[in-house]
Amino acid sequence: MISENGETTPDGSICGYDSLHQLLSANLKPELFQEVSRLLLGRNCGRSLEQIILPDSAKALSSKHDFDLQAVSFSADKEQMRMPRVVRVGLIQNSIALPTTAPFSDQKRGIFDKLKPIIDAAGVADVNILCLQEAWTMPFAFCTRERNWCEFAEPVDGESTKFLQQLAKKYNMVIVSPILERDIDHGEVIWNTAVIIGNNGNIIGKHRKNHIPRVGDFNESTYYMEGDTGHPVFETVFGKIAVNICFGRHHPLNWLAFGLNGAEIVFNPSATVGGLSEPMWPIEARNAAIANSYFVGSINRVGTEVFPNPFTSGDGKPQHNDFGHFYGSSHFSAPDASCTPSLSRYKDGLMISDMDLNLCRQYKDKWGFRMTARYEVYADLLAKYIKPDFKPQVVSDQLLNKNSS
Ligand SMILES: NC(=O)NCCC(=O)O
Repeated sequence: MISENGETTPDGSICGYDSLHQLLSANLKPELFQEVSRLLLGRNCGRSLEQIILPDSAKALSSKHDFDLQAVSFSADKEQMRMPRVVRVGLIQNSIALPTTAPFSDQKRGIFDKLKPIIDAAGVADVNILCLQEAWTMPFAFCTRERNWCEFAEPVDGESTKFLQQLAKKYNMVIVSPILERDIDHGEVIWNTAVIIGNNGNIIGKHRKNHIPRVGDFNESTYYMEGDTGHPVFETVFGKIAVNICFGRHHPLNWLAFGLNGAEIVFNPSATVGGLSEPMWPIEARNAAIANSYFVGSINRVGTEVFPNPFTSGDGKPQHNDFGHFYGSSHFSAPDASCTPSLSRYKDGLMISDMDLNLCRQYKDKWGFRMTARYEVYADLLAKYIKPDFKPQVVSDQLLNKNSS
């Protein structure tokens, strides 16, 4: 992993560190680390993150099954007129369980078996809302453009939902399950969908990914279409949640729309690789949390998935059999600009956080981003922009033309 000449390793990092937090804390003097944390991680701005004491049973599962387990709580001010609304939220990141050459049903079952103890750990730790990673039931095979991977698609009430429904009921936990969906009632069309399973094991609803990448090996448009479900917010017993699936995190209007519909927590289940997006990863979610006064839970898968047949990226470079390293680094961001440390770049993991949802309104009241947003100005601009006769509002220096003539 460590490159001797300091060049980037295949996983996109230059020194094989486990997380940004660990890299900084291991290499900076404590007082410098504190200051860097304040600026980069939003710590100590009058608030700090507290470690959550987890039950031994959760820790035992993490040791036995070798997954990263972290738990920190965000704080909020006490209010006079409202009781705190603290919810415990979990994020799971994982690698695939078997080689991509194994029979598909074995691959899927292997992932179920691998996730079960991690979900159990969330359950015994009293997590209220849990979100899994994008297309968690399968390898991220969209790079290949091969049709056979469509076999992993299943209906909203299919095998993976049934598996999670029992666990949701057992642990009184809302589970967000992002899968490749096959819409049986509409000609078996395929979507990239998050199924929202209620704490009673019921299906509350679904959301289909709005924005589809066309970058690098992310050839997802070969498999499914842009979502048709808008920006739903799901009102659960624990709070109002929404799901901005992966590539949607690059689109501020997508984040905004979930906020306008009243989301208090927006999950961003993802699959992305170090060589492409890692510098963007810690910024985009945190910015969305600040701009929209809600919490964000970011999840990315881990590991390198090698496929049987080589494919190209259409960039003249040699064909290859893998996407690159999925760098994990799942974490939470809060409206007050703070964020948790990230899970490992290499290991499966469960990140748990307690968050008082009152912080959302407290930050709306403090910064007034909704009040100052001037939505009507932007509604007007966008309405004009989508018309064929739109002309950009550019005022040119009159001397520009004179100088060039
Ligand atoms: N799964 C997915 O949308 N990935 C796109 C790459 C990225 O957004 O970093």
